[in-house]
Amino acid sequence: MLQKTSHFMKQANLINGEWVQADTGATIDVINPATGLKIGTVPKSGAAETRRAIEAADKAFLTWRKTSALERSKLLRKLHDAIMDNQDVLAELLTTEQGKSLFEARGEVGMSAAYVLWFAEEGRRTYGDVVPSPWADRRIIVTKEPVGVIAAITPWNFPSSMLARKLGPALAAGCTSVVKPATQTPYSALAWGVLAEEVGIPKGVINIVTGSPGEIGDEICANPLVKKITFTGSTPVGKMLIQKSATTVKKVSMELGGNAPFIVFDDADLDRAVEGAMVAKFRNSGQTCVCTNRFFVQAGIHDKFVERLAEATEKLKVGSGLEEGTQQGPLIDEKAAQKTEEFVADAKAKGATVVTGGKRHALGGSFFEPTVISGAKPDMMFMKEEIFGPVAPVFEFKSEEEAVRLANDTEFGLACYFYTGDLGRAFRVMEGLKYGMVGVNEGLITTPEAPFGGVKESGLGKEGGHQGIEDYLDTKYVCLGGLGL
Ligand SMILES: NC(=O)C1=CN([C@@H]2O[C@H](COP(=O)(O)OP(=O)(O)OC[C@H]3O[C@@H](n4cnc5c(N)ncnc54)[C@H](OP(=O)(O)O)[C@@H]3O)[C@@H](O)[C@H]2O)C=CC1
Ligand SMILES: O=C(O)CCCC(=O)O
Repeated sequence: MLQKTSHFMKQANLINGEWVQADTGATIDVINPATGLKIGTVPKSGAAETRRAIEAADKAFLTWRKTSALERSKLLRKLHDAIMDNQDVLAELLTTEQGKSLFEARGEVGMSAAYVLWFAEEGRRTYGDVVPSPWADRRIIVTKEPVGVIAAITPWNFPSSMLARKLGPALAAGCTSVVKPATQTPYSALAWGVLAEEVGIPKGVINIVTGSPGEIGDEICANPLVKKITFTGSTPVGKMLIQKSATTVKKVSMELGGNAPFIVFDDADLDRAVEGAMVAKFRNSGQTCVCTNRFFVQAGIHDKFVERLAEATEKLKVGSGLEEGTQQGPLIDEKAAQKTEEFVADAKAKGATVVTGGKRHALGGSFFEPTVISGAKPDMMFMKEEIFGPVAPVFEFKSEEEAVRLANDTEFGLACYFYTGDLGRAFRVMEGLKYGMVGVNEGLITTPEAPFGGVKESGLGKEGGHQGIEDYLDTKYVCLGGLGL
């Protein structure tokens, strides 16, 4: 395993083009969640290393911002090709540190490359405006400029594609970067450093620092050289970063928690709804911010849906992500497995029925049985809290109005899904749901071409689509006078 991936498996920070250890020499172990065994270490860095990385990015910005959009686009295209040329090895590395199946890891690496390609193209279209002037002797010109140094803090559930959604637009726009990957999955991000070097992205444009999240985060928030923070992770940490970065008034993009509803109306195509439910719930063993947290199923189709969902769930193959054919890997760690147990225990204590699964998997460790629960009620934990595990709670509802009300009864507003065969209902419900993304008769909606992001406490800003590059640009208004105008 290490043999095959060692070229990409860097166990060091990348600062100003040098692979370096923490100043103290301290390291953190990285564990394979499927085996509990150590894969390697990464530096336990703090404020000083982060400051140097920020300064390197700031220096590199002076020249990187002057490269043409076309030059940057060509480099990003090369990066895309390098990612795809190494898709299998990068997927293996991702699975080893994260746990997801190789099938999903290959998909994530492919998605990372797709984001890079998308932004390679979008970077060439960051148009400004020439605005009709109210003055005969002056002209109004509006330009777009890179914001400067950006800091990207990424989570463990998508260690590669979350970085792609941030570095793709940042680099395309002409920004330079400091990356702080999740401590549990640092190697996919560090591999980006290797790939970037190989394709010729200049030193200092991408800097990567691993270590103490509090110290690194505090330096990022306090340092005035950092102009923007882009974060994917939990809502509490996102809120804290917003507060702390207010002292230096930074731009922020926040992709935070979700509590996705999945509504199935009586008039839905049942086969399609079950197929969509499986992907919307069990992708990455339920550890996706857009994973269904609550199924709401109308009374007339409820029992049939539960039966079919349970049948499909029982067929899922649980195992090490590295074994071909595995569909469900382990949860990221013991804490995640305990939290999942808590959701099930809470539901059982409040009268729900475990239709299938409901406990740790016989494989041990953090493996959890894919679970379906019926008789879910609003007083149960999963009504309000993100499960982030393979548990599908099913609520029964009677009317369209009740379904929309229950679906919206959360402070989150990331993704939601609903299934219906009625066009009028499709519009009514789509308009009634307070979410940033809606899947109508679709359970998998992520793609680089579309703006991914939430409303309410699920976040700020969009990643992907033509909107995804805007947050990395400042708008400048130029009023041009004199010159014989
Ligand atoms: N929206 C999403 O996609 C995600 C949602 N979550 C939700 O959050 C729950 C907890 O997951 P968890 O991994 O703890 O999420 P966190 O929000 O703690 O982690 C996300 C990233 O933030 C970093 N971080 C943590 N604390 C700080 C800080 N003080 N300053 C700067 N950066 C910080 C983490 O670093 P480090 O790894 O070093 O702690 C990691 O890189 C999950 O169960 C899930 O419900 C989690 C991940 C992604
Ligand atoms: O969980 C996340 O934070 C992002 C999900 C990305 C995807 O849908 O592929």
